[in-house]
Amino acid sequence: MIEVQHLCKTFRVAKRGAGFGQAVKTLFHREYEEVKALDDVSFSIREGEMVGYIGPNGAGKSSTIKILSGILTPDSGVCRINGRVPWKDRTAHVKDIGVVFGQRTQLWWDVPVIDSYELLKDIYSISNDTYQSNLEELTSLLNLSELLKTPARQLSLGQRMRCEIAASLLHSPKILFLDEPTIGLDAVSKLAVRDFIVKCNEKYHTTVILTTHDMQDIEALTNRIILIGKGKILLDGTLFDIPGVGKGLDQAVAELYRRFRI
Ligand SMILES: Nc1ncnc2c1ncn2[C@@H]1O[C@H](COP(=O)(O)OP(=O)(O)OP(=O)(O)O)[C@@H](O)[C@H]1O
Repeated sequence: MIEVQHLCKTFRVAKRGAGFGQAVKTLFHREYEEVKALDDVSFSIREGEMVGYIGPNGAGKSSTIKILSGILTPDSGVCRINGRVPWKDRTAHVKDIGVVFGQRTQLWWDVPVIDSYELLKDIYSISNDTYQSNLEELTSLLNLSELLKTPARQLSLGQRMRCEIAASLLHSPKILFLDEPTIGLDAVSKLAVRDFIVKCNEKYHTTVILTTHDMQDIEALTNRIILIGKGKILLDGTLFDIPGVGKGLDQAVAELYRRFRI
């Protein structure tokens, strides 16, 4: 269902030295360097799989998720999701996917959450029946009833994340991309979000691709991990394929990063 072959993406960034002198210099002579975010990335994911996409800061996780969700175009390589090329067939593709970027919001900042949901209903052309039943289910499972009338900017991080997850699922997507969905959440909210994702997968067979630095998320949610480092896929297997996992996942993953020098 998700087929990725030989994806490459390089960003061109302006070089900058420190200090005022260097800032003036770059006004007249700008030098660039290339950052290889993705370097020949290939994998495939079957329907209903829950995959943890892990790697250290700057490894290329978000760049991959952006390409899979159609926000970013790769320099080369193939990506097909349900037979579509995400960045070419964006309108059809977005109806099949839900995306949560932990660090960004898809809710309109100044309006009550429920108004954002109504807007998403129109954007995704969700039928009244589907919208009502999804909204009721999400409100009850994620405990949103007190939050729906509040503007997004007045919500705490954990409250907002619960609302974001609901927003990404209103249109019953087949695939859910979660980029650090539990970042900054308290213990209760983390458990609620994890619980909910598992239920979604069990009930609707939703495919979940999760990027996180929280190894408890990985343990709770995924049965397969893909490790990326410096833009390259370094491991694709189960948690038990990580050497020393018996000592604890955090330590085993840290050792793995050191071993691969990433
Ligand atoms: N828009 C951009 N312009 C320039 N460089 C970028 C851009 N987006 C990403 N990069 C660079 O590409 C590399 C991969 O970034 P990416 O955001 O995919 O990493 P990540 O694995 O998600 O990291 P993190 O865990 O810190 O979120 C990094 O070196 C980053 O600086």
